[in-house]
Amino acid sequence: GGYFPRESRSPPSSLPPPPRNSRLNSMATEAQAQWVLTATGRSPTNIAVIKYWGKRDEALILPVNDSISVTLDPDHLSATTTVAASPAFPSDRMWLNGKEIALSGGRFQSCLREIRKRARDVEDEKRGIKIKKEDWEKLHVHIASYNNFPTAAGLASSAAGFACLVFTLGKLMNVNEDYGELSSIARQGSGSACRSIYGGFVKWCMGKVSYLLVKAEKLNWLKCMFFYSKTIEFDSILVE
Ligand SMILES: Nc1ncnc2c1ncn2[C@@H]1O[C@H](COP(=O)(O)OP(=O)(O)OP(=O)(O)O)[C@@H](O)[C@H]1O
Ligand SMILES: C[C@@](O)(CCOP(=O)(O)OP(=O)(O)O)CC(=O)O
Repeated sequence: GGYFPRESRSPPSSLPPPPRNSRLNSMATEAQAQWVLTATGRSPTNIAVIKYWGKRDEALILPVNDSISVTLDPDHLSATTTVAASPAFPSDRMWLNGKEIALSGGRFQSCLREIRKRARDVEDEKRGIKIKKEDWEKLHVHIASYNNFPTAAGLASSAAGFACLVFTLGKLMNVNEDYGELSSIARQGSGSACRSIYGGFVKWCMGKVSYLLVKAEKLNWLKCMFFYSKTIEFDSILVE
């Protein structure tokens, strides 16, 4: 469906020169050190109709209440992120809307760490690229992301941005986790990001995993209102 994050792998447009003393000797010969592997993804933002207010765990970003959001059309509000890995990159770096930003914050570091942990072997026979699972710990990434709407202006760019970052890094590193797991990682970037991994109407449960309740295109607004009231009833029955 059009609401889900999209991805593609593409060849690099230009190759940076290899470093003189690559620390990745075990992994790459001089010829191999020329390569850049990239993946691109796009994720929509989401707006809460029942909001998430407050955290019971600040580091893991676990909320004090359930929330429900509607996923917006990615043509109107989305983040598009390209991630690239190369033995030529000496450190992880990121550019947001064309301007370099620091990746040193705990939220970015959590997402990078959790995705790297789950990385798997990647092989591109045609280009002679072979990355072993354990190589991903040493291999650095460059990330470039653009939002097609104002950043940090109350429209949940962090939701689209972290969902897109986690999803796209996962594609690059051949991560084979389900959406629930990716959502839990995106949540550590920004709480509301866990809902942007899905499409349609999404309920983020207080627990660790959020999940898709129902896809928007299957509903009309009248039915949606009915659906919300049923959801709330159902939850309060569960709470009792
Ligand atoms: N495309 C992106 N990729 C990665 N991170 C992003 C992206 N866009 C925004 N961010 C991160 O989210 C931060 C902005 O989040 P912030 O919560 O301040 O604003 P918002 O999410 O746009 O608005 P609000 O939370 O009020 O709805 C940025 O400083 C950056 O760290
Ligand atoms: C108020 C909200 O609209 C957004 C605030 O959540 P964020 O996800 O931006 O906050 P952090 O988890 O601290 O990154 C509530 C919602 O449910 O979207």
